[in-house]
Amino acid sequence: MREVRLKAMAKINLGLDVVRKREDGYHEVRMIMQTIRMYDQIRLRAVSEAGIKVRTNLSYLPCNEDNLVHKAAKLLMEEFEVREGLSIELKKYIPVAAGMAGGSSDAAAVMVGVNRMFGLGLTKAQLMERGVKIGADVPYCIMRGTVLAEGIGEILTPLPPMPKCHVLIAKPGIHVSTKFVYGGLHLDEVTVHPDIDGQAAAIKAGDLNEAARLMGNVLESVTVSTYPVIDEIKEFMVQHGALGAMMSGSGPTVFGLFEDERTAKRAYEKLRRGKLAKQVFLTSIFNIGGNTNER
Ligand SMILES: C[C@](O)(CO)[C@H](O)COP(=O)(O)OP(=O)(O)OC[C@H]1O[C@@H](n2ccc(N)nc2=O)[C@H](O)[C@@H]1O
Ligand SMILES: Nc1ncnc2c1ncn2[C@@H]1O[C@H](COP(=O)(O)OP(=O)(O)OP(=O)(O)O)[C@@H](O)[C@H]1O
Repeated sequence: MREVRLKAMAKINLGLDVVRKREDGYHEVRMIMQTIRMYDQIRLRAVSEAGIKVRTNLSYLPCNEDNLVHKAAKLLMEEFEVREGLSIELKKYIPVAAGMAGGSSDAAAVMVGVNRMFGLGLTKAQLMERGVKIGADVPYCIMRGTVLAEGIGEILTPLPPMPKCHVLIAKPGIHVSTKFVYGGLHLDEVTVHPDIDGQAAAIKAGDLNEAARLMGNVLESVTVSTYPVIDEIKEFMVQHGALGAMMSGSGPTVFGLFEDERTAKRAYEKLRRGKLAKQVFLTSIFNIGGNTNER
């Protein structure tokens, strides 16, 4: 196979709890992850000249080994001593440094693509084992769907698909690094933890309202005090009919879940015209045929 095209899909965290800090500095989490209909496009081509070349439509992203797609390809190509070269074309649409796992999903898609292109024969579980070396979200981005994630995010239990709903996404014009957010978390000061098991039970029961009511993210305790705009966007979404609104991952992106499409569209139009968010999207959760792996 000389060419593979892939979709690297974004995620939101429907619930995010941090259980404890580990000795290596990473945090043990309990999260419910959800793929949404928003993706980067990736084209892989096998070339005769050795090495990995990356091109992207965003001039400020690195094209060298710092790009997660480069890291992902290198990891597998070195292990399997692939002699050919690889050209990676990356079209980014997922907001960068947004808490939507854009880079992790790109890396996940490249691992799937390299495995397929060079016939490496790795199973999904074997790809996921390797993916965690690139980032805690990468194994989930390989699995996709509605998933309970534990450990540092790599211990994954698929859940039944989240009930269908519309997802309003708003990213304020600020940049927050994941490392900064986890580093600023004082677990002893966190008094309210989201009920992750309750949310998983609501999803299993197909109860969208209850799943939305139980949304919560302990990492907001770090970001909201520095960036009150995150709370303002949440409030806006709830006032405009969201069943629930929350920061995704380490933020700063906020998302709201809507049952009714017209209500979601009205909130989208108004948010787009306002000044709270720099990037606004209206999309939906991605669960065709359950926890699909279509790429
Ligand atoms: C916030 C989330 O996106 C929620 O899904 C993830 O927990 C973060 O996943 P990620 O961006 O793939 O994380 P990595 O690239 O592995 O780690 C970035 C930094 O976040 C911190 N980190 C990440 C994951 C985790 N369970 N505990 C941590 O403390 C570490 O300081 C690490 O240096
Ligand atoms: N392919 C890539 N796409 C986006 N960012 C990348 C990529 N490769 C490297 N990076 C770097 O990684 C940083 C974080 O990017 P990313 O968009 O994955 O963050 P994120 O959405 O907060 O991730 P997460 O939700 O997993 O914490 C960026 O600032 C960027 O410099």
